[in-house]
Amino acid sequence: MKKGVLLVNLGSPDSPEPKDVKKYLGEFLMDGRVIDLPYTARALLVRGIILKTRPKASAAAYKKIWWEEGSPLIVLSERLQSKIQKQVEVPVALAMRYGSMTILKGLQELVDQGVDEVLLFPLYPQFAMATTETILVKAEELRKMHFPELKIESVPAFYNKTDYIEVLSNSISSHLEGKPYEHLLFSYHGVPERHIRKSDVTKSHCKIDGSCCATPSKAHEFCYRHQCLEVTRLVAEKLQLKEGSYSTSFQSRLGFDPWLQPYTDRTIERLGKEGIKNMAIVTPAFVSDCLETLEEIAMEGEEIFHEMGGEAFTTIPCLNDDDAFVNLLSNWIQDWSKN
Ligand SMILES: C=CC1=C(C)c2cc3[nH]c(cc4nc(cc5[nH]c(cc1n2)c(C)c5CCC(=O)O)C(CCC(=O)O)=C4C)c(C)c3C=C
Ligand SMILES: [Fe+2]
Ligand SMILES: [Fe+2]
Repeated sequence: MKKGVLLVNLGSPDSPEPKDVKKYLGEFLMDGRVIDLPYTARALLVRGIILKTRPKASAAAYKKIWWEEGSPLIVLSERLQSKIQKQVEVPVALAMRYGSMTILKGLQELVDQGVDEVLLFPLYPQFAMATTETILVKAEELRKMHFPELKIESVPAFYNKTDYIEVLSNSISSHLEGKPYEHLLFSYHGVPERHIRKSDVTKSHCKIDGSCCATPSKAHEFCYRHQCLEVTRLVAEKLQLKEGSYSTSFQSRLGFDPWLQPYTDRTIERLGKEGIKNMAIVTPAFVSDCLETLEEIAMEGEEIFHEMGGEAFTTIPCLNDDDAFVNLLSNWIQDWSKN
């Protein structure tokens, strides 16, 4: 059998113009694993409300971070793919769950090279219904419809792998070298609390009460909150961070449902109000820098901090195409391809 790899990230609009942003958000938010309402209610909310107002505001935000080569998330994912391809023998393709670089095109690219066994690699350290699960489901749908003979295996969430924690910790410490900080905030993309309960295979463990995620359970294989808290705990242990000098928060909430807390914007506000002058922020739910890190954190987050009296605000870049991260993913791919 000939093996190949499909890296999959979230995706971006084709351009930062409102019409492209609207098309992209329409596809993204109509995914029942992102907005998990019954179809009619989802369509009413997305098409009747969100898409009437949000594309203009989102387009303005995208314009602030857009690069000459395109969307940072796509460009950085392409750089990652091309560096990995130089290190491994099997073909490596790249796709996005939403937008023009579809999973169908990615699978086709591999099949055209004679691949009949694919390693599907969602570029997310933590499992979430709105990220990993929707990629797995989409790929399986496409396999059944277009490539029934293709074998697809997937890479599970890698949030607690020792070598990943080491690469992430080293990246954090190297970006903070010579930058004294009083507080390091680990900010993860949020999800509605309901998503955590839906992904709980035990149907009883996740109470989102602060302690369930620290109590061993088989629910944790699919518990986004547990996996985020574990990344913070493991990095803090590795870097020997002092209790109280770091914390976890969740960003990018949308709508009026309760999302995972504490919220990042309110946490930054609180830290500023409490007299913290130097803070750093790292965003380990994202492998590639994107709208949510470059605009919401590095621009808006910094502004909130300064308004509250804060002085130095250091945003640590995502792992992007860092050599250590490229080596890590290449090693995992090599191990799989040799088996
Ligand atoms: C109901 C909405 C959303 C859920 C649930 C959600 C989960 C989720 N998203 C990411 C990663 C990214 N999200 C990005 C942008 C983005 N996310 C939502 C909504 C939900 N995300 C929206 C509406 C947007 C678009 C921007 C905006 O209008 O604010 C991005 C950036 C994409 C880019 O082009 O740069 C990423 C990456 C994760 C990891 C996650 C759950 C864990
Ligand atoms: Fe998102
Ligand atoms: Fe949990």
